[in-house]
Amino acid sequence: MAGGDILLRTHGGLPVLARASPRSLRLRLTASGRRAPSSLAAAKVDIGDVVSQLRSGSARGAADPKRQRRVSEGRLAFPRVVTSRIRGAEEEGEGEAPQLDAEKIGGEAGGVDGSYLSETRFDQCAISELSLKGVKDAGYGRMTQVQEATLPVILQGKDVLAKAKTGTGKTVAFLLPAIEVLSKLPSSQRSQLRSSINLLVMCPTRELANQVAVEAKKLLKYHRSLGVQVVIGGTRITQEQRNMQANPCQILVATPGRLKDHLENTPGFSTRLKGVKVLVLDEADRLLDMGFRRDIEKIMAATPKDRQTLLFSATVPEEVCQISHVAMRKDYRFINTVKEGDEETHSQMYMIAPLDLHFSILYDVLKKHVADDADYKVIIFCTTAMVTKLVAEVLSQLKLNIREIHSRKSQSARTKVSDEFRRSKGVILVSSDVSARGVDYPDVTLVIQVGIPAGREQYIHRIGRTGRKGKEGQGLLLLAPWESHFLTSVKDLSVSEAVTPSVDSSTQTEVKGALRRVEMKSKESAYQAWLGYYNSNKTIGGNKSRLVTLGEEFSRSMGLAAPPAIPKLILRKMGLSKVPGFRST
Ligand SMILES: Nc1ncnc2c1ncn2[C@@H]1O[C@H](COP(=O)(O)OP(=O)(O)OP(=O)(O)O)[C@@H](O)[C@H]1O
Repeated sequence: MAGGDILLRTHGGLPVLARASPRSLRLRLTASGRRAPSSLAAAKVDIGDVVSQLRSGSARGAADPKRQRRVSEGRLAFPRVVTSRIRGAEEEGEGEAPQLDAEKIGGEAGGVDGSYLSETRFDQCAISELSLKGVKDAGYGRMTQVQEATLPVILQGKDVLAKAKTGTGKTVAFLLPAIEVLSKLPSSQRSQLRSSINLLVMCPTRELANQVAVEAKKLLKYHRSLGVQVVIGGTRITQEQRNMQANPCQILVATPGRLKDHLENTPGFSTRLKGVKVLVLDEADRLLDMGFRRDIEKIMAATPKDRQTLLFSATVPEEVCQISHVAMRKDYRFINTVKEGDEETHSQMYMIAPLDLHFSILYDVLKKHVADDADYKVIIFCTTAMVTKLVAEVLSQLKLNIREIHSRKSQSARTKVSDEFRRSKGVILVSSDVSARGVDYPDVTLVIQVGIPAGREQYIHRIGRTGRKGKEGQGLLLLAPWESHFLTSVKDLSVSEAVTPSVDSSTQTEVKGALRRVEMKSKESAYQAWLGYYNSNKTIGGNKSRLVTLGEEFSRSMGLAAPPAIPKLILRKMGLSKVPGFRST
């Protein structure tokens, strides 16, 4: 641990040791008596809280007595945790990372500690009056750290690869300077390029694309000559073609598949792309991973080579750094506002329990959370669309206020649920990974991930749906014992083990009843999807006979005595047709 850290060891929830340096404060709360995946199981605590505790000499650390009572009574599964932030950006290879000044924390606007904001106000920057007015109307006064760090570099015309924590304003960080670039295009060029696309933003999901367009509209409020359009899958392409023809906009926000469709099938579209001045890949690592890579390469090839390229994400794995050479000019800048060694996520817990208890545990945790926080707003991430549907149906049967979102829902249903969840409190959204990245739902109180996430990056993005803008949030990862190997990939993050609640028999009976009421069709689909997911997991899918046993375990968890039969074709597609133990139809 670094010399400037404060260490609060807890015993029965009470901090017993504190060490601090006035210049740099990083706080860790370690919970004694709990097994953790790393040698130092660390959960960050509200820096403002602890500073005042130390000043008053009371070391209240683990928060208010009412809350402690709830934890000890088992009514609250996790300690209250807030991530503190390091102020200032760190540019790779350039100087020392700016340190957090303890005197300046607390009481600032925005989050609990406000430290996701920088000291710099937008009106201190070289941006146009029109943009400034838009920024002001959007309610933004000071820049977030990533905005402060990237704005001048983007305005210089550099390509940028930026990494910043989830929920810290990356969208404005790329939109604002890009809009500035567009608004400064010489008028001769602008009229010449009237129908061309000058700013192209690519997003991995439809929800995110819509959200980026909404943010763009806010910033464009006074830029009367600039407009934004969205093209996403799941909507009628002909309608999009008509809209683009009737009112071609300079800014296009798109998902890769649909954009490629337009490139191949919409007359004049490829010519419009020749006008791209700025290309943004939001959630760049997701866009550049194998699923989207081909589409992205094709789209990039259709845009001019001398464009400015901006890649933004909360996670930038090594492979992305390598691929980014292809997308960007040689002198691109890597701007990283996540301090080296600092956790990339908000604090969180994990729970290991047998699969057949997962529904009961989930129900138990939710009941307690709902009772504890009248303004609860929960997202439950599941492994696949069909498992998501099943979990939503079971929890709805248990009379919880459930919404469901995944790729098998129509786009209009997805948009409706997404908009409703954004506005609401007192609701639980059961979701597949369509909500994992970028989607900005304010005030999410708890994120639960059930089953092994697709990878470390996906885990980080999912947990980033809570604790946004420096606010408070909780995270729980619920795994079966045979999934616990996943923890090694997140051992450097602040994940500590939560005590598995002992679920009482009445809860179990309620859950069994709910499972009985769910249609067989939903269970069959969930079983197939579950099998496909774990079959393609490197560690679990490698051993097929074990997969048979685990599949039996999963079907028992749905209340079935035996696993459902699977259509021959599907078994063949999964490469499981010769594996003894699977029944086919
Ligand atoms: N300067 C600012 N001051 C206050 N709020 C801001 C500022 N900039 C952006 N926001 C708000 O912060 C929230 C999070 O922003 P955004 O969704 O862009 O985060 P992000 O870093 O892209 O998150 P993710 O990694 O999950 O995609 C949004 O509600 C946005 O409106």
